[in-house]
Amino acid sequence: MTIPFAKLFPALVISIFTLIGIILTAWLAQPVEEVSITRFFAQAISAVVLWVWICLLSVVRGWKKRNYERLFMLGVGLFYFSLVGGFLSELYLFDTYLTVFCRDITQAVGLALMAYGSFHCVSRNLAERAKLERMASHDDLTHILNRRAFMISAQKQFERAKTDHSPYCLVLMDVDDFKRINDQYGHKAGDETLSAFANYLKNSVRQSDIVCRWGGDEFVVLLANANEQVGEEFAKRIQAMLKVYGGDRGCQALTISIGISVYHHDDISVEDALHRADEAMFTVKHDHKNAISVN
Ligand SMILES: Nc1nc2c(ncn2[C@@H]2O[C@H](COP(=O)(O)OP(=O)(O)OP(=O)(O)O)[C@@H](O)[C@H]2O)c(=O)[nH]1
Repeated sequence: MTIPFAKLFPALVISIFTLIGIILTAWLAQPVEEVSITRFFAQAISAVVLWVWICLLSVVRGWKKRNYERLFMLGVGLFYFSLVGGFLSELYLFDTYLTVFCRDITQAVGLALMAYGSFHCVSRNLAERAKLERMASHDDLTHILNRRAFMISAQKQFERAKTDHSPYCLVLMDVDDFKRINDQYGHKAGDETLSAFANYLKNSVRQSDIVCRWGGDEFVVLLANANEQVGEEFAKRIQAMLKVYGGDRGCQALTISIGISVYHHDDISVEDALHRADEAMFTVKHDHKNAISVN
């Protein structure tokens, strides 16, 4: 990850001027007043440069949308202002009330704004990151796992099955003549059918199973700890549900072809099991569709 120079610049300015202040303080080793003046100038100059830089960024980049960053920077600015106020009060230039306002109140408000701004920046970044991760692993339309994420989870399950000698089933499903649904009822109705089907699949499996939209009108489910019988029962349930769903919407002939492969100890990776499920489905599609085949 590269951090743009613009983001580092304010921190750089603060560090450089603070460092200059510290060096001058140590080098001069003058009475308190002169030491304070040196530090005051170092801090004041850095605060001014920092503020000019923030204003420039606000104008040039239109920071209007990034309010939390602005609040954080405002907090930094106030904090610096409080330091300057502190030095001025050390020089007895301020009376008590002015000191309280310029040093203590601005420091408290500055720290509060920094805490509030940084908290929101971090939570917003975390939320955005979670959203991006979800978008990368889930299908836009149906909100179930996409092919890439499925392969990662399924491969883990495959390796677990290899060590535990526990069976699993891969159920590959393809809605029959889905093009007709789109042509007859419109693409929107087609989308709704796919979403409803995915939703039903999600609600018909256990937590340990993995449901994925393989692409288009094709779906795959990995049933963990399931033998051939469990796989077939699941497939029959899905077929029955789709028939009812189609009937309810007046498209009687909504059917599905299903290919099942059961875990085999000769499989080297999950792709082997998928390949067998695909072969099984190919047989069904080229036979009479609306059936289940196990490979
Ligand atoms: N509405 C909608 N349609 C889609 C989507 N993705 C793919 N399709 C359509 O789904 C259809 C899939 O076609 P195929 O699976 O090749 O063929 P089919 O009509 O289902 O016929 P068979 O598979 O041979 O039974 C195509 O017409 C695609 O346009 C989608 O996200 N929404």
